[in-house]
Amino acid sequence: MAGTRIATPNLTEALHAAHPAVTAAEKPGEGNVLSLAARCASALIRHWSSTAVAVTMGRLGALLSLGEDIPLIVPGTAHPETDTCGAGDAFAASVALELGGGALPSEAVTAAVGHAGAHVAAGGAAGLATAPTGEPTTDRPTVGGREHATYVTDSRVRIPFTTPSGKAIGMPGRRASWSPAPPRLAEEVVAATRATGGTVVATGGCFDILHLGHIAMLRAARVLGDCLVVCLNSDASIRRLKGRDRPVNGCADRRALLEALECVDAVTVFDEDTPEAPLTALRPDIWVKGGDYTVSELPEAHLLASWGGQTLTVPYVPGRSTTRLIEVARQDIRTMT
Ligand SMILES: Nc1ncnc2c1ncn2[C@@H]1O[C@H](COP(=O)(O)OP(=O)(O)OP(=O)(O)O)[C@@H](O)[C@H]1O
Ligand SMILES: O=P(O)(O)O[C@@H]1O[C@H]([C@H](O)CO)[C@@H](O)[C@H](O)[C@@H]1O
Repeated sequence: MAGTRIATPNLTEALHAAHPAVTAAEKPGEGNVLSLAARCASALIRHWSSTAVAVTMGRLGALLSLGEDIPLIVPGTAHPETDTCGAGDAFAASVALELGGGALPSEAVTAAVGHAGAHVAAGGAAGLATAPTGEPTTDRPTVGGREHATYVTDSRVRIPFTTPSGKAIGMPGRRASWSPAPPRLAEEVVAATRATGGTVVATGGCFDILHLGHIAMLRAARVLGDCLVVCLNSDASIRRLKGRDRPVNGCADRRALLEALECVDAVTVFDEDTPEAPLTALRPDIWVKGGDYTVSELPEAHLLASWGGQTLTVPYVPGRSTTRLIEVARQDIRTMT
């Protein structure tokens, strides 16, 4: 396999191939699957002399290892009981096509997870069946013979989301009214998650002006476990780290915006320059940062490892940063004056 750009075993194949380098006692479904996948991938890079290994894990997506750096996890999307036949082939073919088009391994794996997810969402191998006209079979719901503008589906029923006339049709069981849940303390969320044997995921940052990259990272982090706690830098901490003109948004606003996100279960604020204090207090199982970081820039990875925790990065959304938003805003002001 020497010279292979990216090998794409599923977790069972990776565990089998990495035996006995990876503890045989650990089987998928036991312990932290992501840690197991990372260990298998790292062992297989050496064993196969391949440049990278991407371990596919169904709805958990794929974990990409390039060797010693922090693994990249690209979460998949949960699909109800559908035919996943061919998803692995769709993933591997997509990786090959992306690499052939000049994509980086991280870009190729990110795109391939999306393509494999689309394959499953379309019904897997069964979804490839075509109508006599050669058109893909999609039994989209219709109203008066016309297709709905958009629809929400799950394995049980297709729920029209809006009609062609734009009338939104409510989802069965939707609550008549809505009220915001009060913010929860990080310690409480962690204790409740631990009490049910769940996996605690944490991330950290300044989150000064919330943007799409933040949302993508937070959502990707949340699906890796059973709760997500955000360690948020205080205003004084950000001023020391990013300059006296930062943050643009004060701590209360930054915290409230994060707490309003469905994927965030709790926020804890720290005043130091680095997140060691909240991490030591919470001892998360998984620490997640965006793909703009490498292992050398995350000293806290060693702290996580000290209690068996794992540090992962998730795909970076290009062109999104608070710094860029501030620069664009300043340019706009300059052009207006
Ligand atoms: N475009 C992005 N895609 C994915 N993750 C991101 C992106 N931008 C930031 N993150 C992640 O969000 C967290 C908070 O980062 P941060 O608040 O520094 O964002 P930022 O936009 O880079 O800010 P700044 O421009 O001030 O450095 C970090 O884990 C970081 O890796
Ligand atoms: O928003 P940022 O710049 O990603 O947040 C910083 O991340 C640092 C990183 O975790 C490496 O240690 C951290 O040290 C710093 O306190 C900010 O949270």
